[in-house]
Amino acid sequence: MMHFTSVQDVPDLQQLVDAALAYKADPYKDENLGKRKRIGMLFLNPSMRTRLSTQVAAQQLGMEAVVFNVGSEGWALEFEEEAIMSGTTVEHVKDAAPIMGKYFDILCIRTFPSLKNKEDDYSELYIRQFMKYAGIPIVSLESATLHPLQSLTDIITMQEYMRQPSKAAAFSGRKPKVVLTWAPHVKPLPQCVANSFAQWVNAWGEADFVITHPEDYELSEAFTKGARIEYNQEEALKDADFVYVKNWSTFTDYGKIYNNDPEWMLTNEKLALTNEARVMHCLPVRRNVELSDEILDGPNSLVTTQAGNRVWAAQAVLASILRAK
Ligand SMILES: NCCC[C@H](NC(=O)CCC(=O)O)C(=O)O
Ligand SMILES: NC(=O)OP(=O)(O)O
Repeated sequence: MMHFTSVQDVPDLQQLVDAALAYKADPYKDENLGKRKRIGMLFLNPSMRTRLSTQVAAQQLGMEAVVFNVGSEGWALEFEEEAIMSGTTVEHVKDAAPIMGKYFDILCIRTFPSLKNKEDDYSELYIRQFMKYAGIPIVSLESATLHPLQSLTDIITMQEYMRQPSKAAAFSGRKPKVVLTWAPHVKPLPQCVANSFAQWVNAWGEADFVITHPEDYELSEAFTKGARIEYNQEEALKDADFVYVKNWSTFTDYGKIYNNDPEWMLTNEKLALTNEARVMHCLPVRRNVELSDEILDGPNSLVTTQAGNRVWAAQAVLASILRAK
């Protein structure tokens, strides 16, 4: 694998999932693969899980990780071609990225969308410019429209759950029902986790996949095509095996909050409609707004296992890039 910015960069999804689970079983089996290699991790926005799990993954491959909070500590970067830089940006990505390409073997970037201009966000300008100018493999740590390390983890977590000896019979010969449900939030949030989850579940191809959200919260069909859209949350939840909870702001009329109905928050009463579904969320989560305490602290929550699996996803991705270099 050359870069990791979406599922389209992955030559074999199942192989990547299996590689991640093999690292979970034996974390140090490739401890010299990344010896004397270095990853740079650029953060234009905050992160806890992605930052720490990717650092741990790099260390387990023998790599050194250098973290740079470029958003708060670096020179303000310009991304537009032919910009006249008389405003607040100090350094062009076409000057900065090739230098990072000299310092590092792999460059990882977190960059959220503005949620102001759909065309700019959905063109993935920041990631594209780093790919164009750094000259080394680029890994998305969540970009304007996608969060592939999260989605890989999500597929790993569902497959791991289904493969448990006590569960295998229940899932044999049928596809799990996977429901992505919109949840309320106080702020307009990116669509990336939801876009990316939809893209990866569709690419996996092994789920009966339903997306439920209020009307006017449609995501881009570029990612959701293949899923069934159901506006009635309770109908969608029926017999679900996995429920993935996430808020996103509106896509069509971009970056707005149209609905904040607390009725959309998942509760034990709604969970009773499912097939004892496991509940997933990428975290961070606003308790009792997006997801209730009773779900997060209850036996059906997979969120800690899911966040723990971020390490193995990152390790499989970094190893695949190291092997291709
Ligand atoms: N990296 C995981 C999620 C990041 C982001 N959440 C947030 O910004 C939450 C902010 C808040 O709750 O105020 C999102 O939804 O895409
Ligand atoms: N889920 C996730 O990406 O978490 P962080 O934003 O803390 O990295």
